[in-house]
Amino acid sequence: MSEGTRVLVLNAGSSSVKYQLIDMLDGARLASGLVERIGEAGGRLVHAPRGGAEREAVQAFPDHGAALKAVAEELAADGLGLDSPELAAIGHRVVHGGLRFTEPTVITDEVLAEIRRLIPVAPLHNPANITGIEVARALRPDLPQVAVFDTAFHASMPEYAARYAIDRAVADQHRVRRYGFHGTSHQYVSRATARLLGKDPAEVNVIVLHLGNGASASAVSGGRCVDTSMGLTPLEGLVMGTRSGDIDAGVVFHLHRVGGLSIDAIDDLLNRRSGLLGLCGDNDMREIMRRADEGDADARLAFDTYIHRLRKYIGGYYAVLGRVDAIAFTAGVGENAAPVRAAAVAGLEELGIAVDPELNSVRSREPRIISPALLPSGGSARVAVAVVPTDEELEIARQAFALVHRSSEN
Ligand SMILES: Nc1ncnc2c1ncn2[C@@H]1O[C@H](COP(=O)(O)OP(=O)(O)O)[C@@H](O)[C@H]1O
Ligand SMILES: CC(=O)OP(=O)(O)O
Ligand SMILES: [Mg+2]
Repeated sequence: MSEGTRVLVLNAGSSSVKYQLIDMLDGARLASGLVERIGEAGGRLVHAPRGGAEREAVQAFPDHGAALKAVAEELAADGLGLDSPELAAIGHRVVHGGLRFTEPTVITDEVLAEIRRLIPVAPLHNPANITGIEVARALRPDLPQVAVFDTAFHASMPEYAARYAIDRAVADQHRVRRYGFHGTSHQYVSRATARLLGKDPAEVNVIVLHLGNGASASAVSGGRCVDTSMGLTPLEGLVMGTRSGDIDAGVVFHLHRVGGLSIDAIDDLLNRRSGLLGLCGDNDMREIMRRADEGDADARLAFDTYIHRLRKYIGGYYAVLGRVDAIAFTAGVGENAAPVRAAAVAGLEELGIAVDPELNSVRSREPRIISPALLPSGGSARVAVAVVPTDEELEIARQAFALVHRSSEN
């Protein structure tokens, strides 16, 4: 058992790797960074050591293996290499944990094989997570590698929220049910929101809107997830950067039988060429808002479709929870796009929901409330609307560190 107090967290996405090295004694970020556009011609690595100047390398990273080797070299250059005895564990974000993994788990060959078996239900994510694990294990075979699953937090959903209304025997045979994703973020943000309100997570009902490249909503009651918008795969629910979100399954039959598209072509269409990208040719919300402001009709439609879906989930989860104490916006779009937040709750004063335009326009990395104390009508704003930056890496580090310590005590 290592005496180390540091955890390296790897969050490997489909074309990027985010990482942080955290000292668990005081939560200090010793280094953090990002490799993006892996597999493309113009890749980029940004590495930020604590207290030092940010370093950038613009070069091609042919695959995740090459990206992770470059990350290891950057860390070593700061004297924070993977060979450090101070490392206690490497924590990995793993997107799909299926039915089996509902807790942080030390990765063995057998665990890795199960994560591999789940690739068909997380085709954009689990392969990248697996590469991250393999590279890290090769570099430090002696160190505990811990998987923290996106699906875990949602395992508490009641059966009626997790079920699809299809033949039960078929569903059970193929483990077809709603798993939900971004759980580490929903868990972290729902707790941080309770703290922001000065309350115990056990007392509050929160709607969390995680709006990044992938996007999902969750209804959290007393610290437990009771519903979430993603399903068997990270395709269901909100309109995303390149994913359609909710769609009539009949569309798949129609495109296959009448449109002549293969199942693989439809998979590619709905996962990689739909969502905002499919509607207007851009998947970056900054670009879409800029184009819409200039009067571009396609960008406006993409924005409006995105907002309409978001509003349906806010209304739906209001009904699911019965009483809502807070709505928390998080991830790239949720933390940064004030117009998205304003449009998502516009006209909901009857439900006790509003944002204050001035508070909404403040730019900050701190969790903050953006609803007014009083509604324009004079009634009370019963629901706090908040911006709560997510920190999946810190949450993964905490869970990984807690697990290796528990294991060492037994
Ligand atoms: N200032 C901003 N305004 C609007 N959207 C932004 C801004 N900054 C980032 N985003 C959006 O955030 C998205 C990425 O969010 P992020 O949570 O980092 O995603 P992921 O973790 O899925 O890669 C980008 O696609 C971009 O559209
Ligand atoms: C599960 C998921 O959609 O993750 P991301 O937002 O990182 O693509
Ligand atoms: Mg993310």
